[in-house]
Amino acid sequence: MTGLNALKMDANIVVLGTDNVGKSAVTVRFLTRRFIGEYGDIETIYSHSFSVDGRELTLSIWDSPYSQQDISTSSSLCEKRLQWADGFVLVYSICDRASFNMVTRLIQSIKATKEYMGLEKVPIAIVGNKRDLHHRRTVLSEEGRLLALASGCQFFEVSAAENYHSVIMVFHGLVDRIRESRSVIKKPAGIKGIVKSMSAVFARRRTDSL
Ligand SMILES: Nc1nc2c(ncn2[C@@H]2O[C@H](COP(=O)(O)OP(=O)(O)OP(=O)(O)O)[C@@H](O)[C@H]2O)c(=O)[nH]1
Repeated sequence: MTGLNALKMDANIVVLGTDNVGKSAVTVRFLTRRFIGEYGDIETIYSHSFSVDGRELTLSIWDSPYSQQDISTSSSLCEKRLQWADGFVLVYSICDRASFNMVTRLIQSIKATKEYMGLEKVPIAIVGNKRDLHHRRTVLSEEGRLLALASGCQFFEVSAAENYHSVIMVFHGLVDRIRESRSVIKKPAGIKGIVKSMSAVFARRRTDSL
C-alpha cells in the first residue's frame, strides 16, 4: 500500500460463537459505545467507518445468530462467509465451557474450509466475553491464551457490559492483523522479481539445449 491507499482500508469481519455469548453485545458496543442489554437475533451486516492514527477504516461486520452450519466444512453458508471475511471474531462466554469448546471447533472448521477452498490463512481474534461475571467463571484466562497460542490467533478477554475499551482493542487488534496479512499476500513481484524469474526460464532453456 502506498500514498493515499495507505491511509484508507476496507475490511470484512465475521462474528461467530454459540448463542447467548454476547456476539451482538460485543459488536454493538464497538459500533455505538453502548451496552443495551437485549439484542434480537437478526442477522445483520453493519458498516462502520472510523479513523485511527490518521488512517480511515471502513469495516463491514457480519453478526449472525449461532447456527450448526457454522462448523460444517461443507456448508455453502460457511464457505460464503469464509470467502467474504478478511478476519473473524470468535466469541465465547467465560461462564460457558461449551461455548469455549465450540470456539476450538470453529477455528478447526475455518482453517479446514480455507484449505479446502485454497484460500490464504485468515486472521482470527478469540474473545472471552462476560468478564464481569468472574464469580461464575468456568473457563480460565490461561485456557483462552493457550488456545490462541496453539492456533496462531489473537486473544482478548472483555466485558461488553462493562468496558468499551477492551472491545475496541479486539477490533483494532484484528484490523492490524488483517493489514499485516495483506501486506504479505499482496506484495507485488516488482521489476526485480520479474527479471529474476525470466532469467531463470532462459537459463533453464539454455541448459536444456546443451
Ligand atoms: N453480564 C454480562 N452479560 C452480557 C455481556 N454481554 C452480553 N451479555 C448478555 O448476554 C445475553 C446475550 O447477549 P447477545 O449479545 O444477544 O448474545 P448473542 O451471542 O448475540 O446471542 P444470539 O443472538 O442468541 O446468538 C444478553 O442478555 C446480554 O445482555 C457481558 O459482557 N456481561
